[in-house]
Amino acid sequence: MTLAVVLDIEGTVSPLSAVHDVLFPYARERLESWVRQERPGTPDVVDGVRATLGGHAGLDDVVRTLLEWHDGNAKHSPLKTLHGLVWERGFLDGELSGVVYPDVPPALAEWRRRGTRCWIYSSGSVLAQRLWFSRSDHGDLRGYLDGHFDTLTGGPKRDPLSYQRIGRAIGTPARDVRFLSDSRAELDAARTAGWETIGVRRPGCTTDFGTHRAIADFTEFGPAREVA
Ligand SMILES: CSCCC(=O)C(=O)COP(=O)(O)O
Ligand SMILES: [Mg+2]
Repeated sequence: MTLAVVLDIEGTVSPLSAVHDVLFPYARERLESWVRQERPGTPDVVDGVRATLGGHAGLDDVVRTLLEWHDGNAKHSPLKTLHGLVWERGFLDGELSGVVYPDVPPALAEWRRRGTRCWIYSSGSVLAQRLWFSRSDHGDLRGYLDGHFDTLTGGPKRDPLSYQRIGRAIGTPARDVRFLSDSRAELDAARTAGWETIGVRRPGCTTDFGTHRAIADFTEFGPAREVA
């Protein structure tokens, strides 16, 4: 039997602060000028926001909406797409880098060694995820990953249908998928889809995981014991 592991990023693989205190301010500072200058990729983002606002909203309304979404930590796909586009420059210039907890790379390596497949499912765009893992503080980790899902390719993270969709895409029966996240709502949705769920309680995490099993870090999710 080949098990599959699906990992959330923020609060699970990586500290919340690395996203909220570094990536988000970087994007906030550049978001408006990026859209107004019609930098690459922005027409699709603007169309995506207009689809929400209804038809012919002006650019001022689009920018204001994106800033409101950003400030409210909304997970809407057009905003997350724009984040990825803005961050790309920072990663390529070496201003930004991915941050992962130190227990993560050894776990990824062990799963890879055993043939356990591993996917990432984050609200961050697939582009942002690839940048994050390719330029991490533990080196290029992409070789340990089988692929990525975001809210465009997977769907909203609190919707059980998203987990069913991802399960079909990775070709793994629900009972064989292990999902690790710091979010109770995400774990509930994954469980509804039949996945086995594991809450990850990193330092500062106050989530009530309810009946979901909880671990402090990936050393407690022993690949040797649980992911054959
Ligand atoms: C490094 S990818 C960007 C992270 C991000 O934008 C985000 O919203 C994190 O969401 P997650 O689903 O990983 O909690
Ligand atoms: Mg999270």
